[in-house]
Amino acid sequence: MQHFEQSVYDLIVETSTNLPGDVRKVIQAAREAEDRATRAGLSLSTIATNIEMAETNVSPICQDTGMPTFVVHTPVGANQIVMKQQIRSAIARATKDGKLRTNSVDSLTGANTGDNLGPGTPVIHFEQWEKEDIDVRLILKGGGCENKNIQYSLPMDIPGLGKAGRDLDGIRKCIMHSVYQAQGQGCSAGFIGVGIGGDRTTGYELAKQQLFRRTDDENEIPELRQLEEYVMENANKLGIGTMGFGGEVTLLGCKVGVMNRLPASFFVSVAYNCWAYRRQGVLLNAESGEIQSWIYPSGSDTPMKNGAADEAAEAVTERAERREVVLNTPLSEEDVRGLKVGDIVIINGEMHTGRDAIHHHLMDHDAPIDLNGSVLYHCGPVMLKDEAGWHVKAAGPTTSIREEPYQGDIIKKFGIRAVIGKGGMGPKTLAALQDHGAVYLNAIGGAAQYYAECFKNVNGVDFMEFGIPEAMWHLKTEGFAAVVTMDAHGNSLHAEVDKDSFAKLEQFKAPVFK
Ligand SMILES: O=C(O)C[C@H](O)C(=O)O
Ligand code: SF4
Repeated sequence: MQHFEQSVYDLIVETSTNLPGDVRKVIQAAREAEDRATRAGLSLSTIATNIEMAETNVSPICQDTGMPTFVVHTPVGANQIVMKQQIRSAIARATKDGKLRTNSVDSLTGANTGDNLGPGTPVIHFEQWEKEDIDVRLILKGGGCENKNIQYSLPMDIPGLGKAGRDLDGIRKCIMHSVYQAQGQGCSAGFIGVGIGGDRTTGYELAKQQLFRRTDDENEIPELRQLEEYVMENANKLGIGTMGFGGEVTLLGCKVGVMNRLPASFFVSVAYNCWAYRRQGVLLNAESGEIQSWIYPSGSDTPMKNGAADEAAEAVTERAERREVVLNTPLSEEDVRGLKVGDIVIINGEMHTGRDAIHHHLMDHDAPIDLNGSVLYHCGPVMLKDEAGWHVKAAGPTTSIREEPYQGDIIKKFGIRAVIGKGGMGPKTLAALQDHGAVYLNAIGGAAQYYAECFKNVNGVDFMEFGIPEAMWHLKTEGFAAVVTMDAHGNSLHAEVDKDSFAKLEQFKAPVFK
């Protein structure tokens, strides 16, 4: 087992940086289905570019490298204690090398362990099997999409869909609703794993296990295959689209599994995975620990770009279809009041990151720097330090809605003029944008390599005591593009898409499976 640790390290790097071929194919198909000139189409192009960049840079596809979850099958007699130790060291090494973000945080104190090791992290499930090899699979599922997981307890009344009973049709309603409730916040277009039955814990486990299936496999249970096909056909009619911008493609995959339940319980558990669907696996020689084969198709065999002609065509449509406004920080009130939903804004100058810990802190403390006219980026980057200083390795947006309780007050208190994030914010923030004169810009969730390139220098950092993802990084920025989705005139694209998709959801009320 001399090579076991190295093999696990290679698996981690591959999973974090190279989206598998079966996932890429589905994203390619979504690009074909979506009109390229729309916001959703352009977002899918950015996503495709980002996937390629991550592979080339051998850097994380998304800055949130998620909860590392391993499922390991071993022959009888293999030493699982040693394997666990070696998986843990491989995780720590991949973190040190910037392939994983420091993502393990003490739930009570907020302290980041710095190496992705801690109570409950990483997650490792062992199973014995009768085969001779070791099968190690890994999924890196980020926090934003994890927050959109949902569990239903049947029978119940489902908003928009009415009564859902303990039958296939009730399950259908749960699944349709689960896609609706995620909106763009889990970085749609997404994949769902569904677990029918079990208890609350095993139901979610079953749902997550479905995400280890290949995107192109077929369910062996005929009713479930039918259900999967129904969902794939109809969830896309909700019109939520990539990033919740509205569009043809909302769901990229649906896999349903079933297990027994207790007579009193009937859970339908849904694990929502963003487009950055990072899972891979290796088959190892049980003697040496060397990799014999990879389990899912390699991303490198499925390039995302269609070539130069395609890019040129895209550039032309982009220019024709959208209003582009270049702004230099600090922004004035006039700058932002002139913007409206749909505009593309290109930011140059300094911007500052700030997410959960900072919003909480700023409510009753001063800011370490003058934030008047500033651009605040909801982002927890992957950073690496060398002799020359800090470098941004991956830096896409995080889900903004978590800051809803604070954002409006913070905008007013510090004179912030633009907030960048993803998934949109609620009525309180919208009112503050209007009162104060500020905008909300939606960046493409998960496009962490694409945005990292816009940061030309790390000018400084505050609140390092909150850990790397939660610190406030001051970044020299060039050409950061994002869409205005909430403006200073009371308009919110997110509220609109939510309303429209709810109306569409209501059309799925009538029974389908008898
Ligand atoms: O933690 C992050 O950087 C992003 C998170 O996965 C999210 O989707 O909000
Ligand atoms: S930012 Fe988006 S793509 Fe990245 S882990 Fe979160 S949900 Fe997934």
